[in-house]
Amino acid sequence: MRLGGRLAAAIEVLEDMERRHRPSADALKDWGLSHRFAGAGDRAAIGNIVYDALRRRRSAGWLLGDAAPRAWAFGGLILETGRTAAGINASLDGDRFAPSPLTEAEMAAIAARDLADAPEVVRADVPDWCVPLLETAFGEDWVEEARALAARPPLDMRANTLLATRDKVIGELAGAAPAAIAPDGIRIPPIEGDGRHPNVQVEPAFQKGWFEIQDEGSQIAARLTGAAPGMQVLDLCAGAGGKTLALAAMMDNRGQIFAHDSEKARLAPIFDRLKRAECRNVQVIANSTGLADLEGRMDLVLIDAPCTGSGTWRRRPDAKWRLTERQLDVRIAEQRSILDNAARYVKPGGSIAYVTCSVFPSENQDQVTAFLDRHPGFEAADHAALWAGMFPKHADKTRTGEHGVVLTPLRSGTDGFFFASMRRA
Ligand SMILES: C[S@@+](CC[C@H](N)C(=O)[O-])C[C@H]1O[C@@H](n2cnc3c(N)ncnc32)[C@H](O)[C@@H]1O
Repeated sequence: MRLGGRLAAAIEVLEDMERRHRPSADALKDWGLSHRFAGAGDRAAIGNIVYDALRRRRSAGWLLGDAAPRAWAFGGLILETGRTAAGINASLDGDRFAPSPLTEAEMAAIAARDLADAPEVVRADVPDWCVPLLETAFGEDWVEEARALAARPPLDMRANTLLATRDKVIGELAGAAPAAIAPDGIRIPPIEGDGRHPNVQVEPAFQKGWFEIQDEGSQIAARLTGAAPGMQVLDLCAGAGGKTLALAAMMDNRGQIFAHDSEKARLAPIFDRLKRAECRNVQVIANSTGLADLEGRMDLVLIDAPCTGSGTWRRRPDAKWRLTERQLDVRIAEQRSILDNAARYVKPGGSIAYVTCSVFPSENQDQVTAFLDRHPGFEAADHAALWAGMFPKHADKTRTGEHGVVLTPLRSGTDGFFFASMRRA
């Protein structure tokens, strides 16, 4: 397929998402199933156009003076691939599968507009209702922080130290290098132009369990828990087990991790993952009745909480536009209830590690403050000391406050994450 066909396909996918209010992954998958002639390269290129359009939806629409999928796709191409409007039209010329080219009015709008003059919310590429939340989180840096959340993400992996070293894994993966902060982190930088990331899951090293795909922010959050060999750990929201596996490696397979999730189906992938990574100190507890024996016994309870995922907008840009204030409220209520539930499993001297992949204070610091008010037997860790002790060379890479550590694409080059530790006296 040439650019025109790919662009037309991307617009079709974006229109389908809008019409049927569905996630990009579903719309892209359906497009692939009904267009089997398209090869892997075409699908990746179409995916790139769709994801760039969603990340930069607002600025792309502003550039063309139109808020419709076609404008997002053309605008995204201009903003993210360095193509010019004239260059795109030249590529579409004579391509019968291409969408109609940019009109004279659109060309004039693009030529006359400089994104630097756009309103802040346009440059930030976020919905209006998120602005006060981002302002509270980041103060005067909120636009820059939001812009970094609208950039293309890297591909991050974690070397599984139960089976390999980071250097050994890097030796197997073209384009990979050590991540900046996480000691076992490996990074392939964000794609450029029309490129695509390699499918690392087909690598023999992946099949042998030498590494997992995991954002560096998630790896850092796991590190900050301080999980160590011999501990009794409850991973209360274990899901597919990304953090469970990281904890098992930190514990060198010694001690015990109990992995639970209220949705049994979400735990399904964990069994194969544990096997491949040779994690031998994990018990999966699918039913909450199985947790009763753990009350008052845990050194560490990890809450990798259900959240809005606002820190992962680089990877899931459709979520940015689908998220509602009502969903945020639902998540906040769930987080509060999970925190209260977690307290019962912590032994004296043990702690709760509370993690979200959101940057909204109402899901993060505010939850910690409210939890500490409700549970006077717990006290917040000294997060500045925790960060400085664990990552002394990276003092400037986080927004660490009294009630937690905040990681962001702008500061730490990771997805947005929040981490807080609360110790039972
Ligand atoms: C952020 S995801 C977990 C991701 C996982 N820890 C990982 O690293 O791959 C949050 C999980 O919390 C689970 N969850 C939601 N409410 C819960 C509750 N009340 N108790 C336990 N788990 C819950 C969800 O089913 C979801 O799998």
